[in-house]
Amino acid sequence: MKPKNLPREIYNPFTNRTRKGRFLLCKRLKLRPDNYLEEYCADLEVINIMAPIRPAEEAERCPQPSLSEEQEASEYLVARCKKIRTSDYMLFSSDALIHIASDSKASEKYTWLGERLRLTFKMMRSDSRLIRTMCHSHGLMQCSSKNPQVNVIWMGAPVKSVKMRELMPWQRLNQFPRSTELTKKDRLYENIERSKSIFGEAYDFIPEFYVTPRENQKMEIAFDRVLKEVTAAGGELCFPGEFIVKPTNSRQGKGIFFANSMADIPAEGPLLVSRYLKDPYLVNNHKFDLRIYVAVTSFYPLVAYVYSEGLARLASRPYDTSASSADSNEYVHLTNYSINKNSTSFVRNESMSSEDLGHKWTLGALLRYVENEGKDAKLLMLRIEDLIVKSLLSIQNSVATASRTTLRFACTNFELFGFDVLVDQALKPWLLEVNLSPSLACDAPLDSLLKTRLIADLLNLACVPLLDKKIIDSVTPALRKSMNASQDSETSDPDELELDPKCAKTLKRRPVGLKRSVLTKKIVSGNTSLIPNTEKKFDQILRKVELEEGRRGDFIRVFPRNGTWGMYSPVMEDLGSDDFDERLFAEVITKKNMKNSSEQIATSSSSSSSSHSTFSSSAFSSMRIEEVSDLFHDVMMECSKYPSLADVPIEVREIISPWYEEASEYTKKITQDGETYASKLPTIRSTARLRTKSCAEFYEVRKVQMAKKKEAEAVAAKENEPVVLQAVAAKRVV
Ligand SMILES: Nc1ncnc2c1ncn2[C@@H]1O[C@H](COP(=O)(O)OP(=O)(O)OP(=O)(O)O)[C@@H](O)[C@H]1O
Repeated sequence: MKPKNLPREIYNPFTNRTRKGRFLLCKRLKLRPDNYLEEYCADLEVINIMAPIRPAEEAERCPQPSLSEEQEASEYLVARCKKIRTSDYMLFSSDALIHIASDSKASEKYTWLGERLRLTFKMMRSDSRLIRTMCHSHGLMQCSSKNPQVNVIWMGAPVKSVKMRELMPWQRLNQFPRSTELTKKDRLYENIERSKSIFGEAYDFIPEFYVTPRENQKMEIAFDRVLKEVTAAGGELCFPGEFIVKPTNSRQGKGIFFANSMADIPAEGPLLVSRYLKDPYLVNNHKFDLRIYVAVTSFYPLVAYVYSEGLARLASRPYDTSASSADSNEYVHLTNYSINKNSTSFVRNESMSSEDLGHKWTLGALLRYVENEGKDAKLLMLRIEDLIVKSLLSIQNSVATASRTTLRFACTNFELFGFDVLVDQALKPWLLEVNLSPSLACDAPLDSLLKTRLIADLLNLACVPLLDKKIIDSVTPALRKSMNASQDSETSDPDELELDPKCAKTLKRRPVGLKRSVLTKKIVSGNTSLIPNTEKKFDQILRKVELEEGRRGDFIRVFPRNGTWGMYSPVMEDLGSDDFDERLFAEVITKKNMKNSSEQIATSSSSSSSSHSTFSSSAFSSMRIEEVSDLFHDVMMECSKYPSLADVPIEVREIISPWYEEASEYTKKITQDGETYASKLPTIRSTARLRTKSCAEFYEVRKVQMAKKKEAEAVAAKENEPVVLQAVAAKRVV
């Protein structure tokens, strides 16, 4: 029998160090955080954003618990109060998934904090097992989709802007308003085309395209032109077609076909008809496309990250543009996993020891293959980063405008995009499409490994505040009032802000250790507006960007970074006098550079050969920045002219060299020799599957419905069997 009062190991979730805590200590810990939360509330500006980030002098004022038998707990809390800024936000780790299936003791170090603070999540129009498993593994409770008071909202489809208006500062939603401008095929192409018409060839990374039926006339002319061009060159029209046709809002390769003339185009639309890129770069004679994961934590100013791990999806049959391959067209010319998995030649990558087995490879494996062929894979990745940044810039204005009216608070939104990129023979990347909620299915061991890390890093970037539900409940009514008031704002007097009776009651029975005066002063009197103004929002974004730097995991920040303002500002739209992008660059990059160089000077002041900074080279100063920018975009677009870094003019090479170095991250292996990895997602222990009552009921109903549906399908299949066989037999006879 298990002896009573058996010591239990408690882990500090932020250091991963085992804490030799006991039940007693655990209890203490449960009380102590209220001290911490008191501090939290003392910084009630927090309510305007997220968690507090304390200036140094304020940290000094943190309560210093006296040294006692719970010294460890105290030290831990003091450390948190003083300097561990990241600890004000939930830390997600893919390691948490290792224990969630069985060992409750081992998983506690990941779940206790989420459970203690009663953090919650909900999923709408998405049933991603990975998201659910990740959240449960960190002690988050799942709520029904109707519950408005959750910490993390995961949406699988576009969210209405009214819903976004209700977001609270501590909530996190995986979507920005109007991001469909990027994820709807026709809108994406039109936005990039618009940017191209303004800024020229810098935006030349999508194939020629037309949207039916509104551009039928233009398309007809294009079909004629292509035919003339091909016959004039003495060739034949490409097989399977000079154009590829896709429904504008379909996925997984559904409804795709090829066309050579207007007669091939059906009247009903809308369809995106784009030029078929018939010279793809081949891997072992197979066509492939790349799935690149991109996280955006702010659109204005733009803050974008590219994940260093991605996927390469190979077609299951060798590439062939002769008509003889007609019967297996889709397995030759389309690279979607959802299509090729049905091919008899498709080979699954079931092994963890190899990243380049079968028809799904890691991005790193693909790049290493390219390098082995003597090509510059890292420069290819810089070009991919460039097309990602430009795609995001092409919709920046739309998203920024929508955000101004839709989002009350800064930092509540983040988004993960799946960029599909095709690489041609000249190693030029072409953007095919951008996925709104890229598949998080874990069909192969590689998927599980890559995607669990991806989601953990993504949620870390989102910075989910560690705010106790008691606090949230206390402040929500006042905040809601303030939000409503702000609609007819300027005229209203914030001092008239009354505390909701429910809120007042909560404050009377205030959470342990929570000073009422603090709340009263800051919220009840309402002496400052609870809705941040634009300037305040900018400050909050700035602080979050700094914070993200320590939480980005395997994400590489591609915008802003050293040199981006100079290179991209000439191809960016003017979004008004705020100049957020420029200001963010100045704060995050220029200041850091100045600090670094002054440190360098200080350390190497005695040395005569001073190291030259990126910005002080003679080559750079001999050209105007606009000229360097033009040259940079030329380098990014003209792949045959600049096939490797050595071919890039020195002025541009100086700027992109640090990016190039960072691009080594993409070519790394994601597995380690001798390590074993889980081949699929764990089944969450039922005790760890925390759900609210209504959510549990919903899942019960769904379970019954699914069982019934399966049963009905089985019955129908049985009944139809003879009919199908008959039909097959009849077909054979014919
Ligand atoms: N212009 C093109 N030239 C060459 N091949 C193309 C082109 N457009 C698409 N393809 C091929 O067709 C496949 C499907 O295209 P696309 O990704 O746009 O469709 P989808 O149905 O949205 O796929 P998913 O949503 O699964 O990524 C691509 O993976 C690529 O192999």
